[in-house]
Amino acid sequence: MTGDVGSLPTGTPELSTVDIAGGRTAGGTSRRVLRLGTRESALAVAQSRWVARRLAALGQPVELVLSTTPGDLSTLPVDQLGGTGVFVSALRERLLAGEVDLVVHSCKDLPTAPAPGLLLAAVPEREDPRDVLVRRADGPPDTWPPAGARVGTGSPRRGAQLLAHDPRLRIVPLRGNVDTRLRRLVAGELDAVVLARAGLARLGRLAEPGLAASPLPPSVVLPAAAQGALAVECRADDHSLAAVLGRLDHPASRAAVEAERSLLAALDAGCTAPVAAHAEVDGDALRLTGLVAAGDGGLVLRDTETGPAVEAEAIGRRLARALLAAGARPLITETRAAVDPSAAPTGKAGLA
Ligand SMILES: NCc1[nH]cc(CCC(=O)O)c1CC(=O)O
Repeated sequence: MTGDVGSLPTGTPELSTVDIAGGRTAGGTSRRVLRLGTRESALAVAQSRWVARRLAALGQPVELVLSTTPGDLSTLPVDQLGGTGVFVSALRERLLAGEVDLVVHSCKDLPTAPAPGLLLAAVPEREDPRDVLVRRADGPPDTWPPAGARVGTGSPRRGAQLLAHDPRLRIVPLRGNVDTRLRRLVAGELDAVVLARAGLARLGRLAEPGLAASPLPPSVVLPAAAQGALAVECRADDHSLAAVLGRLDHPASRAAVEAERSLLAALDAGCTAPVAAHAEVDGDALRLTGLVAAGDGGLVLRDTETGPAVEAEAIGRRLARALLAAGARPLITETRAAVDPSAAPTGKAGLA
């Protein structure tokens, strides 16, 4: 069998397997072929293949097992889909049931609550965590969008920070996969969309003809906690696999992600709250910046804590205390109530 996951037939059954590099079982290695469970979205498959290739390079054969999750079947706003983790829970169930051996998540989509029976076996080296502002290449790409520009994003974090930086922008609610979002830009319905740079990079769409992507500096739009990082999970009792997967772990990326997620957990903020976190690790030192905003960008609380990277989680908790002391709590809860999923995409600070 050849192993091009990109050439999958459409309408695949709920579970199907595809060999990828190293997936040879006869006459090859005696190791078991690992089954890597993945959602069917282009981004999920690209991320999973990236991990699979790295394992194959270590001599560990892997096959991808495609799984449909509820989050992929719906275009409802994400906060109506059953809360944080809708994208990960179906895969985790397959993992716990032994149907697959490992799963790869976008780390920023992982709920902060611990997953009983599962182990975060690796956080591979993180991609650039910044957001990018994507526009059609026929416009002026390196200038800030003009007053009234329609900027598509379904993320309160992005919407609030963009409005805080420039209240003249019109934030238009936008959901769907990367392809859907870019199509609405190309169709002229929007003047710009905000996406994670890492997602575009993994899809090979950063330098797409007709589109221009400019990174948003963290001073303008601070990224989501764990953005740009992957999380490789296995069952907690699968010790031999944990040891193999551990070879993909990148300690500095893991420390950064731990600090950012610890902040999120201590703030008790779900994925729809306008909360951002960005850690930088320099040798043994970690510097964590966190931000909580009002949905309309009218108020932004931002603070930074530093400390030894080995104390990543404590740094996150300390920063949460500082932000809560500065008044973060009402911003987190009020915005949760104020996000109106039925709001028509007609601008007027759609996320406020
Ligand atoms: N919320 C969806 C999501 N989850 C992970 C990524 C890709 C980037 C990443 O792994 O951080 C994206 C798309 C986006 O935010 O543009």
